Amino acid sequence: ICHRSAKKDSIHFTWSYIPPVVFLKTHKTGGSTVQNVLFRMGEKDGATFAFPYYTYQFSYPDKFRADFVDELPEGSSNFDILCSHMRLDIEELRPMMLPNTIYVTILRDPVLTFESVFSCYTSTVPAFTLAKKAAEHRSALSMFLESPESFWDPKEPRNGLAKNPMSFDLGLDGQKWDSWPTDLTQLEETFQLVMIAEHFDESLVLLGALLKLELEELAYVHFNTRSAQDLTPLDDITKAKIRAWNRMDVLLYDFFLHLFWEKAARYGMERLKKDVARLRASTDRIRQKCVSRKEVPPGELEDLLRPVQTDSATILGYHVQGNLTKQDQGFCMRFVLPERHYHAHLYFQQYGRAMRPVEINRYQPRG
Ligand SMILES: Nc1ncnc2c1ncn2[C@@H]1O[C@H](COP(=O)(O)OS(=O)(=O)O)[C@@H](OP(=O)(O)O)[C@H]1O
Repeated sequence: ICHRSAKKDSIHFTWSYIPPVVFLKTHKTGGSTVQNVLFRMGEKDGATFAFPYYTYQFSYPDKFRADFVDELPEGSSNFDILCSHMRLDIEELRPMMLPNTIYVTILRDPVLTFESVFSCYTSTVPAFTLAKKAAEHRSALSMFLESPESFWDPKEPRNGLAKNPMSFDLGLDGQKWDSWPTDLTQLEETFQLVMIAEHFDESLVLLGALLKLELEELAYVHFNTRSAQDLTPLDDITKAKIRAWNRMDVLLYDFFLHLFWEKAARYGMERLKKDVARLRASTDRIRQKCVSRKEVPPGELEDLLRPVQTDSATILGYHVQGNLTKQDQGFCMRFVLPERHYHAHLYFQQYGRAMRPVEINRYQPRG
């Protein structure tokens, strides 16, 4: 894996041979963990980020539009990295980026994704909220899955995540099957890499090869983990109901899982295995250096390191080791810095002003 060169710090090197990157951050799939790697990479390289005009996501759940993106900062000729939440519209997105841009996204087992989406957005997705009200003291998830159609109004824009959330984020219409094969082909042609959360380390190695990252740059901690009491254990019947309700996500995932192993085979399975082992060793080393405690509840975290909480789930964070050199402390803080805070930091660095607050009358799921 060859090294990226600095962009703005050096007049001798440009990173023109390294293509820009779009990471389509789907909900509750491990995307914040990938985003943190990209934030660190971009900050180090002096990359220009395509940030949302308002807040930290592109007017979600509206379909992406070019005018959702903030202006190019002075002195930049193009955006290098775009990795904030959006609902994809590739025709609108493509002209924002250079033609050689690498497109990457991540998918997760649809059953786990849906359980996490339900748990985190019970009070922001109306279909889930209705089910919770109806459930009273029973499990809101099983109430919902008994008759999802009775809680789900497809015309309500905030219900986008209530059915096939990954397909929704990728811009598909979960109701329309007539364009399905074409949609799938278009996604396959768009994304050079679709990472798979269940094979996260293998996915990261492939990402590193695409973006020419060093193994150390790929080290990570899990972001947005929920506390154990918020995880709903799922029996086989519940899993089957989730799969039936999210049929498009199931097919999407199966298709890209298959493609993922084809890509892995092209990389070389033995080589991949070796690189994953090296990645794990270096990640362990860096975690040991940086993290003194993991799975820290929000009440025990300083403001800067506290992830945004949702109304229905507790999101855990990290304590950073004490006694670090100044340089290591800077690295380690970024290594565990929650999405919203890192976003705000980079936005300020890029524009010299604070991120704009939420657009009035917008519906945005939190977290
Ligand atoms: N590396 C890695 N591998 C596998 N799974 C991971 C990883 N990192 C984070 N996670 C799990 O992903 C869930 C959070 O996803 P996101 O970061 O995309 O959430 S968000 O939409 O940005 O709020 C959240 O899942 P749940 O705990 O089930 O909610 C995280 O635990």
